[in-house]
Amino acid sequence: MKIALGSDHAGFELKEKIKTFLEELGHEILDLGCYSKDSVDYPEFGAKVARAILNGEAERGILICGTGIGMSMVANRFHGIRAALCHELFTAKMARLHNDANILVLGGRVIGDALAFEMVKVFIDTPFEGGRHERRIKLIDELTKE
Ligand SMILES: O=C(CO)[C@H](O)[C@H](O)[C@H](O)COP(=O)(O)O
Repeated sequence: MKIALGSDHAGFELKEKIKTFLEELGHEILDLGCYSKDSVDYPEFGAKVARAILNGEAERGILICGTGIGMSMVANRFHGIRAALCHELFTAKMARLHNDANILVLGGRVIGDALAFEMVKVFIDTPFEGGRHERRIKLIDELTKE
């Protein structure tokens, strides 16, 4: 699967580890930055990953900042993006099963590496259940049209 990654400085180290983890699983990575621990502004990277999903450059995205809150706010402003901020496995799985989330958001200052890897794997491997959830996802787009 082609997966876009983005982080700010607070998520940089975890992004690098997730990149290696996903590459070892055979996924293709589009790393949209940032590329060092130097302080940057998270909205720029959240927007880059959201746009990459919407224009078909990647199938899924992973965004990481300190808490994950700022990245979720940015990504979910983009129509068609369903970004899920997750801190544990159940939510990461349900974000795919029920919400067809296309971006997983993590807090690099909140969770440890092992949990992050588990959540990433569940997020990538879990399919969307469809059915009644399809109708609800369509409603999100319909009700938030400009
Ligand atoms: O979620 C965030 C922004 O809402 C992030 O946690 C940022 O990474 C954080 O705000 C960065 O803080 P810093 O003091 O500039 O490192």
